[in-house]
Amino acid sequence: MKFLNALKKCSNNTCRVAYHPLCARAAGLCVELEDEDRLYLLSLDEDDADQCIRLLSFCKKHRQPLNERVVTDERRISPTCLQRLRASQLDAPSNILSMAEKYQHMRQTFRKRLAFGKSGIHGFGIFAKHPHRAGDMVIEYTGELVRPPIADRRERFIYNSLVGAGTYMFRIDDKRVIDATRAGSIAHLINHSCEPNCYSRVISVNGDEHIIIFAKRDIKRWEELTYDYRFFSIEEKLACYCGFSRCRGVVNDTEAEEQVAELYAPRYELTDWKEE
Ligand SMILES: C[S@@+](CC[C@H](N)C(=O)[O-])C[C@H]1O[C@@H](n2cnc3c(N)ncnc32)[C@H](O)[C@@H]1O
Repeated sequence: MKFLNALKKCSNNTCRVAYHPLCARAAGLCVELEDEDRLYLLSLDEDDADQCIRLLSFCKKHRQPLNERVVTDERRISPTCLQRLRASQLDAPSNILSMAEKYQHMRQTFRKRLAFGKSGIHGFGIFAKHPHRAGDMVIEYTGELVRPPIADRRERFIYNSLVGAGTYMFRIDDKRVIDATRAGSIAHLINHSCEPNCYSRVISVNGDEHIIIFAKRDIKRWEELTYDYRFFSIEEKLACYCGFSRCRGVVNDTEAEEQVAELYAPRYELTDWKEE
């Protein structure tokens, strides 16, 4: 109420125009929260702990066009506040509706949003430089598209000796594997977790298929990105170091493997079929 009763002065330092907020609002002069065009945020203190913000308003004469304001405001805003403002510019605009637009926005911003670094889980991992919201497209998994027999051969005979036990293969389905060992985006550095903050989906954009890593929940700044690899192998078990209380102990999709194992008979158990 105190704010409503006080006279408001134009935020231009050289201007002496003052107005009652309610009267000015009626005259179209003061800050209107609904109108982002006239809303400015200014941190009063450089200290991060001080979350106080001040609303600035301008008289009709000193209202600047929006594109000019961005420059002048950045000089006045504290680094902390500016960082937040810039982070929000990385959010997908709410008016983006189509999958194709979201995909384009994701491609244009992923370098600013993500970083790679030493992981607490394994080797290197990918970290969020900015917060992400549940459902956000995070990054595309790209690489060379190969058939499963080629991927298996490469893994078994070439890569295991070159890059250790790590695998940079993303199995789309029974017919297609993305090999990101020699080419591809930094998505291939995303580690596995049994309680992941991301998930992968194949989406279609203008007729082309893309493997996209989506945020499964809200992700905080500097959280490591993870998804469930659902690694499938009847013969091989890959120990998991995700560290979550509900860790399966292995990167393998144990449920799927058990189901297949019921149908699976080792070659030595097979007998020739003889017609009766
Ligand atoms: C696509 S790479 C991930 C990037 C890897 N950290 C690196 O530095 O190259 C996949 C490999 O990382 C390792 N890895 C990923 N998540 C893991 C986890 N939760 N536990 C153990 N090893 C993991 C496994 O060796 C796996 O084959």
